[in-house]
Amino acid sequence: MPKLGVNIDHVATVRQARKTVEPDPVWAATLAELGGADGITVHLREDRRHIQDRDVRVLRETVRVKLNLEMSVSEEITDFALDVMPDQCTLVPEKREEVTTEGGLDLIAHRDRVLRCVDRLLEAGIEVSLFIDPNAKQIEVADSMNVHAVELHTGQYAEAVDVETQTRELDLLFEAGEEARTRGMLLHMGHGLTYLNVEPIVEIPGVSELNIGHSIISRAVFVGMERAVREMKALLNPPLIMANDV
Ligand SMILES: CC(=O)[C@@H](O)[C@H](O)COP(=O)(O)O
Ligand SMILES: NCC(=O)COP(=O)(O)O
Repeated sequence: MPKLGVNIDHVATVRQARKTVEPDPVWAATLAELGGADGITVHLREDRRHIQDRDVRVLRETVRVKLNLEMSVSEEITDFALDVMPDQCTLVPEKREEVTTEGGLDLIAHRDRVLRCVDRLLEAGIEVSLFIDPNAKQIEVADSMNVHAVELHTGQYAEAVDVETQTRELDLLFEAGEEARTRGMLLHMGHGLTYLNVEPIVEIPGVSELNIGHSIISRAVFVGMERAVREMKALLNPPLIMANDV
């Protein structure tokens, strides 16, 4: 059974919409752990649109399960990671204007830059995972970098608009998963996974970690809505205290 890394970025997205202190992703991490999360994932973007440096530092002190920092191959963020020392760093591509991560890291085009970053993290004793598309050539380059894991980008599978495309994308994930496993790398997957599309992914042999964020945070908003409204109503209409109650 794969482990579940819960990505809490979008708790911070709501907080940053008002630049206030709530909701705090640190609380979200604690509750996710109580719910059985095997890991907490955060993506410290270069533009700091959601997760902030403070969040990662506090999470390093409070998270008891695996702390996975998703990060771009930037020197500034690598320095930060080496200072905070998460259990795992997952290197991802990043574009300022994108709404969310649009594809895997191209290890062929950016080999030297990625390798410099990987080497610094490995030397410090941090586990390294590379977020890549399900492609044998990318996996071969990842293997040559001695990383612990690859995280296969499931976005194309998740966004497929018809069954044919979805089946083709799933086949690619099965094939790439086999390639990574036979090379001895840990197999992680993530992006765009939901309550409706995750089950076929769990069937992929050897998949050891799934990172899921947006769908879990979206559901959490609704499963908590009724109680949140009831609690506010209770403040607006406090129960009457009868004379003989006191
Ligand atoms: C690497 C990956 O697939 C993502 O989870 C990524 O961290 C998404 O970034 P946002 O949280 O900004 O959408
Ligand atoms: N690496 C994938 C991840 O952390 C979560 O992605 P998503 O579920 O928010 O799309």
